[in-house]
Amino acid sequence: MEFRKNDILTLDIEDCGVDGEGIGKADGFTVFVKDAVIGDRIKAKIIKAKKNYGYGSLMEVITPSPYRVKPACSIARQCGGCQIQALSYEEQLKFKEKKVRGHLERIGGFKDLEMEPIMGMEEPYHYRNKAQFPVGKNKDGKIITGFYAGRTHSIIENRDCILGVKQNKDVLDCVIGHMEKYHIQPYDETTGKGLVRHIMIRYGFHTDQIMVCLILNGDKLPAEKALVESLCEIPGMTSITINVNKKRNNVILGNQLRLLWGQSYITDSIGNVSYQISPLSFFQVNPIQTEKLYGKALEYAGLTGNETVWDLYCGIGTISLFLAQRAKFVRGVEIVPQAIDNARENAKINGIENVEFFVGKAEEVLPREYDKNGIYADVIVVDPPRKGCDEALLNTILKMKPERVVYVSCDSATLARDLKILCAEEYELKRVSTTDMFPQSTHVETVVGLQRKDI
Ligand SMILES: C[S@@+](CC[C@H](N)C(=O)[O-])C[C@H]1O[C@@H](n2cnc3c(N)ncnc32)[C@H](O)[C@@H]1O
Repeated sequence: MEFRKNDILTLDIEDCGVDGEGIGKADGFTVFVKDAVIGDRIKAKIIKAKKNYGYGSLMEVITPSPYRVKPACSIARQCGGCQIQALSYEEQLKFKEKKVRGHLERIGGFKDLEMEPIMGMEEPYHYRNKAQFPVGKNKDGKIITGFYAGRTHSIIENRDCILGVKQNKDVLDCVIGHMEKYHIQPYDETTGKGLVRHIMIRYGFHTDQIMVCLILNGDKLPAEKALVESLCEIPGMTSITINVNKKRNNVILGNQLRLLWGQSYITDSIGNVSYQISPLSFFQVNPIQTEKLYGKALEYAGLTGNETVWDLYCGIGTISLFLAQRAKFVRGVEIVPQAIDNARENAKINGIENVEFFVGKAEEVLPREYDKNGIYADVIVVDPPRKGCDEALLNTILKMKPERVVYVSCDSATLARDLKILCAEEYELKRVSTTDMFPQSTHVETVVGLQRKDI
């Protein structure tokens, strides 16, 4: 039977898609429904129809699934930040394991995989140490901040997200209050006019230090001194900066930074290593789970103290410094120069001397150092962004033939694609573990350990 837009169907939700949407079938026609939970019987309206499948919007939950829970956040359905808050946490973890397994099997071609049990959180809220809040206006012209609704740029007002720290609200109240007082306009992406684009906040879980970075479509904020004074009343305020981004694009941060008050970084720690983190640097957002994740990376690296290691996509040297405590020498590569400044400083403040950091693209630095300078590796660790590793990098790894490769991934689809190349002949997939770094969302972090085959 053929279905059309606006048709209303009753569906039993039998599966869950990679973005957390419920999947049901009617006469062989597959329907993906956002906010429907596996086990629900629902009524859905078709919003887009193709020949054999379509997308529906959830109209009514006729019979709720035993896995359905009341979301802890009252705006969970509108807000794009969380996708699966209506699913019990236990089922969220099962969904994530299944997602990784599915990608490794379908894309990577790995069958009958043994995966270690997923590492979840005891308290899966208030875990984020960083948030970036867009600023805009509602239809009454009031300045608002919060999060974008799923797949749109319309802001759902929320200053008190349950995934973030409670200090976020104090900072947002302060900045929005300042904008109202001095009639400062939020940036409007349709006209390119207005000043304040985003408010970025970082919090050190172990140090209670707070960083505020205002992203502006301009160089200066009116009455900067007054804002600094009121922000400094928030306990823990450590760093206040302005980031300039005048480009009409969706990228949040520009390259230009100006310190308004305090230090240009905050400090936090993971395990026994302290890290300085600047506004432009990547730092894992869930510090509790990061310790578990890095523990796995270290375990899979199998270090005895004699190994030479490359840590590619090293950010501020977080994994490099973890590894350096058990390796002979570690070299890190990262594209963001400020992150490498942090990495070098981090090595210094931790008294770690057996490390060296390179600024550049991993796919360019690694072949250059190997071909020209003959620097080899016993172990290579990669932790790329979602798009995964560049093919040139994978080919260099195959040429260098390290004993072990540890791949830390935030996107199991690109992980599976890259593993297919690495494991075509030379490497064997030995260990796989998953960590829930982002409870209530569909994201999951994976660490795999590869061992070179004797061929
Ligand atoms: C997922 S983060 C991992 C950072 C670090 N390993 C950590 O755990 O904090 C990926 C990092 O890769 C960097 N990056 C992106 N493309 C890169 C490239 N082609 N070469 C080197 N680094 C890159 C990003 O700036 C970011 O710091």
